[in-house]
Amino acid sequence: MRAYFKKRYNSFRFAFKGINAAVRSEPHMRLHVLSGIAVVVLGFAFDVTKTEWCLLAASIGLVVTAEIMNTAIETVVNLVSPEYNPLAGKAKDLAAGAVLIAAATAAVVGTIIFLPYLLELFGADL
Ligand SMILES: Nc1ncnc2c1ncn2[C@@H]1O[C@H](COP(=O)(O)OP(=O)(O)OP(=O)(O)O)[C@@H](O)[C@H]1O
Repeated sequence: MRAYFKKRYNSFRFAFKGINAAVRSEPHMRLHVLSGIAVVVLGFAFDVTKTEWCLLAASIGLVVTAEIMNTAIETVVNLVSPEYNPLAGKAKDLAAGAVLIAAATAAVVGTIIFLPYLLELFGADL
């Protein structure tokens, strides 16, 4: 039983180590985290609904997850193919494409949710 909990504890520890490594080594990851914090601040400022919170949380999670997966793929590619190889380039480009799609999706969700609040704040007629 003790060994079971130690294993689970270590799994969490390694996962947090991975998140920490991504934040420390990847400027894009720091940008995503800062954007996520800005979104949470805006969410509180505009007192968004529960459904909107769910969509915003899912969007932030999607982008951060995609960036961490991208970093993992880049790291493995650098390990197995430090020399130029079209397949290595393709793998990195695919991973980067996934991040771009996740970020674009999050931007669309953010715009749909916050634009009406912003227009109302500035007194625009909807
Ligand atoms: N070993 C390689 N062989 C072929 N092309 C590569 C290789 N490494 C990188 N590339 C090409 O160069 C691009 C940039 O690679 P790099 O390793 O700088 O990734 P990056 O996405 O710019 O990293 P970061 O997100 O850390 O800025 C890749 O998307 C790929 O097209």
